[in-house]
Amino acid sequence: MSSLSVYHVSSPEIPNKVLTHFEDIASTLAEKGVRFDRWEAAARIQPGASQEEVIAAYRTQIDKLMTERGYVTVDVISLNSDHPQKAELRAKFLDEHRHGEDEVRFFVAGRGLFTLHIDDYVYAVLCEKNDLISVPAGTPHWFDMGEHPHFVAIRLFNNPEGWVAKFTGDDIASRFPRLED
Ligand SMILES: CSCCC(=O)/C(O)=C/O
Ligand SMILES: [Fe+2]
Ligand code: NI
Repeated sequence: MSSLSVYHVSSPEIPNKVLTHFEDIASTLAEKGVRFDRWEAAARIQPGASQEEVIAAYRTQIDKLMTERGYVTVDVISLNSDHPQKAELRAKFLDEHRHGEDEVRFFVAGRGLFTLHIDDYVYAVLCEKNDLISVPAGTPHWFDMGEHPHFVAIRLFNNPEGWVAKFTGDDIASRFPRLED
């Protein structure tokens, strides 16, 4: 079940609130400029499926997002716990970073934990299959796929280079909960 846990930066052990209803999650995040939507991910895709397979299965939804929002690049992260580089891939996203563009991710299988640092609050968004999240450009955040990754996410970018991140150097991510698996 998707969820949103909201913490004060000073209390990583105890969330101020935990929301599990889609409308509550979406409206709380919308107040901070974060889009949280639910799109049906009807094609059965297994974590580990190839980028080509995933893009072909979700061509309609990808085209809709690209046309509506002007995204120019798409790629896929598709991982299961057999992946030989899973520890390196997990580590890549675990530290707080920003992007110069919105972070748009459509989960078509499995789950992952996005954590956003907005002013004095931390928003941990557990995204699952069918969730579409768009984090505004410049928002400090990190992502945990867990020790045993199991997810497929379609990523859309509005620059031709794809994934470009600037790490903040803040160790805040190490104090907040990781994805339990
Ligand atoms: C869920 S997609 C992989 C993570 C990623 O692209 C990113 O930028 C995390 O912050
Ligand atoms: Fe990111
Ligand atoms: Ni699964």
